[in-house]
Amino acid sequence: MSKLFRAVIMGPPGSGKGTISERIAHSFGLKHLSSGDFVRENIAAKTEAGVQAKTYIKKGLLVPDHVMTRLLLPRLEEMTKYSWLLDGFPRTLAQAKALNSACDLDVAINLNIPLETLKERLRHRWIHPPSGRVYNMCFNPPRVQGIDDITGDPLIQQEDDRPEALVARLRHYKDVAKPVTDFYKAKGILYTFSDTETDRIWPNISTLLNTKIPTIQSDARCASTH
Ligand SMILES: Nc1ncnc2c1ncn2[C@H]1C[C@H](O)[C@@H](COP(=O)(O)OP(=O)(O)OP(=O)(O)O)O1
Ligand SMILES: Nc1nc2c(ncn2[C@@H]2O[C@H](COP(=O)(O)OP(=O)(O)O)[C@@H](O)[C@H]2O)c(=O)[nH]1
Repeated sequence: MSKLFRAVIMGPPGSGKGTISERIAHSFGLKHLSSGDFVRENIAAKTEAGVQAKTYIKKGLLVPDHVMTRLLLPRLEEMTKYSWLLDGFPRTLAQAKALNSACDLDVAINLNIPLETLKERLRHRWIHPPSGRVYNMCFNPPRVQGIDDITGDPLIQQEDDRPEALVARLRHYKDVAKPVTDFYKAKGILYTFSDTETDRIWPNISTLLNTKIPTIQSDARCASTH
């Protein structure tokens, strides 16, 4: 059987998961699967899981594990031929266990970013909700202030990116993420990166993936010749 590369990226809100996932997808040709994008697609398509998910998101809550796994695992089954990087899932130990029974992960990337940095970044985060595109007024500003580069739609700031809401979100993140990072640590696949700048973290992630990905893909090439 051919061996593909499977990774997850974890970190608190604003830690750079989306930004780094895009770089990984671009540099290593992996598919970037974002749980937030899946949720938004399901809400737009009014699937059963999407309708359920919307009731929680409207209240500013995370989508419950059983809804989330029902929404996500079938999408992963469609990806069996591809190497992928999953961003935003798992967020809880129950999700990590569900994912573990569906596939074997090679790497779990964990972003560890100081609280002050997260607050500062999210203060400047603007998003285009229909596409999930994310901007930062300092780090990667749109071409025209307040306007999405591709569609020309107005950008918005999320309510829960406000500093007051953020502290509660981060506390909650820490509580639920610790068992997940412990789970991956015990499996020997956890790689933690700590810094205040994505541009300083990126070379280290790139080096790690360079050591992991070629080996796996050469296995896949051998397997496919037999
Ligand atoms: N793994 C998950 N478990 C539960 N709910 C989820 C999960 N992934 C996404 N959601 C739901 C709740 C989120 O508020 C919504 C949008 O997700 P996402 O785009 O990852 O944005 P976010 O604002 O929560 O994350 P971040 O600030 O870390 O980028 O979808
Ligand atoms: N100033 C600064 N902003 C960054 C850096 N890395 C990412 N960002 C911005 O910080 C915000 C959060 O990043 P994002 O990738 O959305 O993080 P996620 O919530 O973990 O997916 C976005 O507005 C990014 O453009 C960085 O190194 N410096």
